Amino acid sequence: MQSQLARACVPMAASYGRLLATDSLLAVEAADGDPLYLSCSPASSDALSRRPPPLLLPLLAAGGSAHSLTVSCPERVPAARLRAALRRALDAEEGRPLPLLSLPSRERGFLLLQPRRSPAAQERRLRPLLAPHLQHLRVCAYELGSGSRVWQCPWGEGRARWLVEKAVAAPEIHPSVPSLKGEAVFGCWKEAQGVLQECIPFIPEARGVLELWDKCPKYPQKGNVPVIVVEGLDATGKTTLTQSLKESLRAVLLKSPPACISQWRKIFDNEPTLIRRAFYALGNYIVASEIAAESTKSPVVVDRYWHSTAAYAIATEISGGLHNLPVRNHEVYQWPEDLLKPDLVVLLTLSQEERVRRLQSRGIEKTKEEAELEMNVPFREKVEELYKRMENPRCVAVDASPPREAVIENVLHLIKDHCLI
Ligand SMILES: Nc1ncnc2c1ncn2[C@@H]1O[C@H](COP(=O)(O)OP(=O)(O)OP(=O)(O)O)[C@@H](O)[C@H]1O
Ligand SMILES: Nc1ccn([C@@H]2O[C@H](COP(=O)(O)O)[C@@H](O)[C@H]2O)c(=O)n1
Repeated sequence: MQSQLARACVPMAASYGRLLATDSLLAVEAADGDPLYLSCSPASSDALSRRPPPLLLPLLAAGGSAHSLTVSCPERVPAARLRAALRRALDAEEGRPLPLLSLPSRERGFLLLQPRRSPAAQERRLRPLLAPHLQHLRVCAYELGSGSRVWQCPWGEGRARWLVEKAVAAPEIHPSVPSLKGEAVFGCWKEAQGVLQECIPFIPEARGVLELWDKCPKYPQKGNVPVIVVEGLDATGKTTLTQSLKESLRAVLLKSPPACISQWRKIFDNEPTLIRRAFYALGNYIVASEIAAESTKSPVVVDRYWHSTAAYAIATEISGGLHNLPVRNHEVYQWPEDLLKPDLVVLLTLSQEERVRRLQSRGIEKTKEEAELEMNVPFREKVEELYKRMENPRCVAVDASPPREAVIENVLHLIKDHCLI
């Protein structure tokens, strides 16, 4: 008889065709590379494992323990916050909590590997930690059976167990791609507003952002003067360029996120992706209303806007290298239809060596994301590539390595060409 989980797999046929036969698939972010895929299927106790699971088998064979925890809370904001709280609690434990996505349920959580504690000792340690949340968690222990088979044993399900193996094949698309839209990249203001409304009971500052947003016109149009956005990684020269453009064009200089919500930025930066990205997304819509108001009077220059919000969100959510990114022309690269469009988006590009030189000479303390950009090469490559994949409007790349005056001159030429001035 076909199991319930196998039936639930059917809608995923398009993306996970070859894996339909398995009952669940765990995508584990084991390192900075591609996810590791483990399949869990019902099997009789004499079943042979043909594909022993990497990571789990060596750990269990050496006397360590492994547990997976996935959050099954139906409400997305409490679910995201519970995952973040678990991550903090598990980070404080010995061992490594590896981010985990379970398919087809799409529940997220962690695989906790503990090399120095036996399964029983680890369970004694985890029980009190997890007890308050058990109604929203699915916790599984991994046990080593005879013949080097690894079994997934869900807590609270008696003797039920699932044979864990290395998956036959990786899904054709990265497992996080289907949830980007609506969880990390928002296609309209209503989506971002919806997330922040759900945050009010937990994050009082969300109300402040929403009250400011309530006062903004909802579909503002730009005036007849040029609106120029400047994008680029940290220290590529955005501040330098936008200040000069302000003077040369006698423009108003705006910034996303806008000053009126910047006081809450730190709070939202410490929240999980769903909430953090909704904050920046709604910030763009607030900036749009500022652009509309200012562009009736003078040109407007904007330091970061939607391209930054989308590029960083996608790069953070999609692990591994460039090949894991959504394909070109994917819907996550499309400018939201209800967001005021600029006339020109300039992307400042710079070699990594020169960017580091500029970061060092500036001497400001690095943010967590700046440090990530420096250390994590695939992350940086993804952000750079994502800027280039954004569409409608696309970014126009400008080499930021020449001296300041030359960069400004080049951008002024571009503005003349694009904005008919
Ligand atoms: N064309 C240039 N040549 C040499 N140095 C430059 C040039 N443009 C900017 N710089 C210097 O590089 C450093 C970073 O520039 P800037 O602060 O403008 O970058 P940024 O993109 O706004 O950074 P962030 O996003 O982190 O705020 C500064 O010290 C600035 O003076
Ligand atoms: N429109 C924006 C602007 C910023 N972000 C996020 O903030 C980080 C960089 O901000 P800076 O003040 O250092 O320029 C950037 O890495 C994004 O995570 C955003 O999402 N959208």
